[in-house]
Amino acid sequence: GENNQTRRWTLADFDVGKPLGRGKFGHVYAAREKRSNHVVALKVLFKNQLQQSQVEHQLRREVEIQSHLRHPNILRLYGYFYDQKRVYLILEYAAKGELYKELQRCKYFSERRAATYVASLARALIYCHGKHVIHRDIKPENLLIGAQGELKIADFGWSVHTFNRRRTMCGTLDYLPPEMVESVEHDASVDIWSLGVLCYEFLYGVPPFEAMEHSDTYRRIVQVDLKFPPKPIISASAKDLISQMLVKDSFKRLPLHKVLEHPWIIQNADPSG
Ligand SMILES: Nc1ncnc2c1ncn2[C@@H]1O[C@H](COP(=O)(O)OP(=O)(O)OP(=O)(O)O)[C@@H](O)[C@H]1O
Ligand SMILES: O=C(O)c1cc(-c2cccc(F)c2)nc2ccccc12
Ligand SMILES: [Mg+2]
Repeated sequence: GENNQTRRWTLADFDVGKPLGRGKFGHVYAAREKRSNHVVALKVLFKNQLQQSQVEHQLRREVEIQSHLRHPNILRLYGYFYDQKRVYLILEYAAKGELYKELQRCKYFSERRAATYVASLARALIYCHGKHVIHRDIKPENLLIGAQGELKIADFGWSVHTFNRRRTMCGTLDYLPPEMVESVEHDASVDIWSLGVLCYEFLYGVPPFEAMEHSDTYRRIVQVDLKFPPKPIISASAKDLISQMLVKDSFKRLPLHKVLEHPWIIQNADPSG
């Protein structure tokens, strides 16, 4: 069929179904594209809210990036269109919803499940870095689960160039590496740090530098105050991998391809991802 990118979509192309969730700028609905019967997620963003928050240009750039990424662990953006009041993004439908809800339900994941997710994320990030795309915003809220249980990075926070985006708003600091909270220049190795934070949270159910106050989280991050609780009991191999990713000097963090070769990943990750 014709290339999805070039065709001009309209709302009439879809049967809109149940709401899947609420985002900051609008709702996301399940929808079926009429000609292909293909189920998608239709993300509806209100123009006036985008303008008020001055994110219109960021959204355009991120849509441009996202529509060119093709990887099994990155949520596809098939296209977009807009009318008088709204912008609509046509997204791959992630049938099993949000990873963070699954993590809350299970409290924490088994080492096999955690390693499988970490390996999928490492492969997706290697793919992105190969295209000079840095994510900068890897956290459970931005991870969705596909119909076969596979992980999908689902966030428009991509950036081609490194830039310091302060998390002054309510956004959590938990996943930010030292160079970002200290707002110095940062590069692809920020994603290695975030992957280390995620690996810890998959295994323990809480992020490593969590604290009551922002100022305490900030201090724990810049000091790399990494402690492993006695429970749940986690293998030394898992702790070794986490300790090699949560390193203050960004140049000394374990490169993503080495993450995939780490014994804990080799012994625990499901190869199918
Ligand atoms: N492709 C999808 N498939 C299934 N559910 C989705 C999909 N996209 C979003 N959702 C659901 O809708 C909710 C809101 O979507 P999303 O998080 O993308 O909005 P947002 O928070 O405004 O965007 P962002 O996180 O980029 O700021 C998600 O938490 C999720 O439950
Ligand atoms: O009226 C517009 O031309 C418009 C277009 C887009 C837009 C165009 C392509 C991709 C994308 F993600 C967004 N975003 C907007 C946000 C606020 C107000 C107006 C607009
Ligand atoms: Mg969201």
